[in-house]
Amino acid sequence: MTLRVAVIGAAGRMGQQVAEAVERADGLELAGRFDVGDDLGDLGGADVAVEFTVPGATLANVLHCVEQGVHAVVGTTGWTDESLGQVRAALAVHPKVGVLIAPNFAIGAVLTMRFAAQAARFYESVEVIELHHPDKVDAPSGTAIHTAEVIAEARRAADVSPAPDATASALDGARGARVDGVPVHAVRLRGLVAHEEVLFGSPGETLTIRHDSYDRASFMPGVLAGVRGVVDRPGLTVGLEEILDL
Ligand SMILES: NC(=O)C1=CN([C@@H]2O[C@H](COP(=O)(O)OP(=O)(O)OC[C@H]3O[C@@H](n4cnc5c(N)ncnc54)[C@H](OP(=O)(O)O)[C@@H]3O)[C@@H](O)[C@H]2O)C=CC1
Ligand SMILES: O=C(O)C1=N[C@H](C(=O)O)C[C@H](O)C1
Repeated sequence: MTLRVAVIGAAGRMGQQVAEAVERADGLELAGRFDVGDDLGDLGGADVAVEFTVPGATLANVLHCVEQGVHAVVGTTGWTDESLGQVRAALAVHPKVGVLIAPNFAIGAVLTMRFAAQAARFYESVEVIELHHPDKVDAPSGTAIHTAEVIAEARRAADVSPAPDATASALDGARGARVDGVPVHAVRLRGLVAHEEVLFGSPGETLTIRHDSYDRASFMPGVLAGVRGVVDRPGLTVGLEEILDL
């Protein structure tokens, strides 16, 4: 069966590549390209909508998809417990619809988060550095926030003490932002696409886990796996790892 796929945010950096990837993929057909100001309507009769827009627009777009009975694969950042709760409530009224929201569709980024969660309990210190192109509108990245959260959860579960830090005075921002107690630093640099380093330290050793997306092509296999997987997963799924069975 051919799946019809709409792209929301189709004029953007991710949306353009997703539309092309859908056109090239076996068993998928592009149902429509939608961008800012377009009426989403019935999403061109799509079975699945892929949504890569901006944090301020994504919730309304996803709720529209759910109300139309269209499954959604969402890469946009900015999700909170509250906005995820609104999606769950909408899905309760449309129980056959699936929504997949993933902070990162690159396999290496998903593995980085998994490996970081595994390593977290063994080290005293941990810091996360994310590095992106300077046109990115949010900081820190959704991936870095999720990475810090899974690390913090693993450290809590293992009763690890807060990381040592003797800093007595610092310029604003010098120690990064704290996400669930984990310092997260954001770099914006022309030439970069999307990169993340997770640094762990204990007496006498460090462990660095690094992932680099040099091209947005890195996200496409994950997005297509999400499109094919979401139709058989009613309800809300957060994270590509669920679809990849990791
Ligand atoms: N999960 C993942 O693997 C990845 C996630 N991302 C995330 O995806 C999002 C998009 O990234 P990127 O493609 O680089 O961003 P872009 O700014 O290049 O693209 C966003 C597009 O969405 C459009 N848009 C804005 N508002 C709406 C709306 N209400 N309805 C429809 N379209 C709208 C924008 O139009 P205009 O420019 O005119 O405002 C733009 O064309 C970001 O949140 C980013 O962090 C990015 C890469 C990978
Ligand atoms: O804006 C981007 O480019 C990216 N955004 C996502 C994020 O904020 O984590 C995913 C990836 O890092 C690329």
